[in-house]
Amino acid sequence: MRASGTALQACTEAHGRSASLPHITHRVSRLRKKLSVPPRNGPRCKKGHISSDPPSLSSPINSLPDHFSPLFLPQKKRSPVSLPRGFGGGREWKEAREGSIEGEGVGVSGYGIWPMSGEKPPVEICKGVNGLDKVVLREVRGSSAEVYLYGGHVTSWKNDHSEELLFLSTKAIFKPPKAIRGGIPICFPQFGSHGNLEQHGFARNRLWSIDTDPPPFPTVSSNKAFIDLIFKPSEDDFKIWPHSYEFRLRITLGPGGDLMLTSRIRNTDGKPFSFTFAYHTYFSVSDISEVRVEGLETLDYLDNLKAKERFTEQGDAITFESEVDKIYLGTPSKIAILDHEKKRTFVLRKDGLPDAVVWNPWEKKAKSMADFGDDEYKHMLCLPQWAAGSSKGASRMKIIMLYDLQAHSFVGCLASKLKLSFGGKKERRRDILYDNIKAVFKSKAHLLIKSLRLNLVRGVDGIQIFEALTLALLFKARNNGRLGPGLPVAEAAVGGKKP
Ligand SMILES: O=P(O)(O)OC[C@H]1O[C@H](O)[C@H](O)[C@@H](O)[C@@H]1O
Repeated sequence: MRASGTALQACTEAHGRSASLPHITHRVSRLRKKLSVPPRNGPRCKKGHISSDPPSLSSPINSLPDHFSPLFLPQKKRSPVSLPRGFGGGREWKEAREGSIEGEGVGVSGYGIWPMSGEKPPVEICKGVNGLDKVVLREVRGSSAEVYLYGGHVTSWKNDHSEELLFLSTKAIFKPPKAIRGGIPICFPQFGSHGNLEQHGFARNRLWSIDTDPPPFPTVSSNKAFIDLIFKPSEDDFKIWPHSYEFRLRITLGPGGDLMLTSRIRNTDGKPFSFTFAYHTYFSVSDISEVRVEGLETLDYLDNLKAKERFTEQGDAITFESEVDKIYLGTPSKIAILDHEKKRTFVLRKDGLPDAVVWNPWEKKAKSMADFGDDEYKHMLCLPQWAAGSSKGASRMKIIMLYDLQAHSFVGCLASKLKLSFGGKKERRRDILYDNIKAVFKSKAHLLIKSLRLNLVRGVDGIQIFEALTLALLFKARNNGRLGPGLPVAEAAVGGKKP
């Protein structure tokens, strides 16, 4: 809840004035409304549905904003029918499913008990592109995900405004043996070229099945939309890679619209083997040059574009202006992708996946890829999380991805657009503006300008008007080492007049 607290605080302290309690309460409730967060106290807990299944990771997600919390899922009337393992969406779904399995077209549709009022079912099996089987997961608030059995591949993840959060190429080829370009390919038993197998292994271009009898999970997912998939190697696969195993993948859409993938690999003949694995996640971004990645700064990386030479990352956060293909080593369990343009932040939490790749092919390579549009590199960022594992028994790798429409990261971030006018020479104007804004931030001690862009927008009476786009991050206050509250970029600074 800390991140949300920071955002609320940032908002309540906006415009640099102290606020009275009723004033703050009013603004907090306005912000809560905007974020679709039910009001605090009383009815919230009573009306809400308390999940018995809080996501469990080595680092708990208790610092997530309120609106990710499963506490606020509206209560639905449930029918006491049990659901076979392997399907999520609530117990009542079994009856709906059994009542309506079809041979062709929509394989499973909500009928019978679910839906109650024309609602679509939380788990639906249907046909996708080229007649390939796909599973659609839906959450009551409107978020959804789509998973192809071909590759066990998540191809779509939408928030409750139906905005797509994953990148999928318009030229993606949905035809074996080509892997689908975009979404979340599963790379196994080899990631990249770290071995003798084909690039990224073969699991991404094999047909997976629905696992109707998965071994129990440590946590129960009965209240979420989820699907269990399984991949077992064929005899031909065994010839390429002579190891016996079962690869199980659970894909869960949480009540807050968060997407969670859990992979479990079980050695089935006891002979140990090693593998590499990745969730090769393609995120959809508005404009790659406006995107920053936080959490990887100062880490060591191997540069795939320089024969895997080892370097140390410099600077505050990762930004993009050319092709990048780096393997970051020993990454933290939490990485954030800030999409400044869309005012959207992805937060990625992972477990059992120590390393992360950052890949964007940029213009030249994009043109050389048959299943990738020439300009599509501008709208995607690939951030595979990967691990090298050995399987004497079982391995488990998990990611949770969250999105936040407010432009704040786990550190906290403020973005602002100002229009300011200045006389004088062009370069000097830029300098003055920058210095002035910087001074305002510096004086607040806990704010740091992360980027500043100036665009000439129009001239009035010979005075040039600049639009200043600023992005500031909160950072640890010097005096006590704690996160400081946010302050506005403010009608900021400089005494420039707003047009
Ligand atoms: O074209 P693919 O086999 O799907 O690989 C796409 C990309 O995946 C990874 O991120 C690698 O680091 C890149 O070197 C590679 O180009």
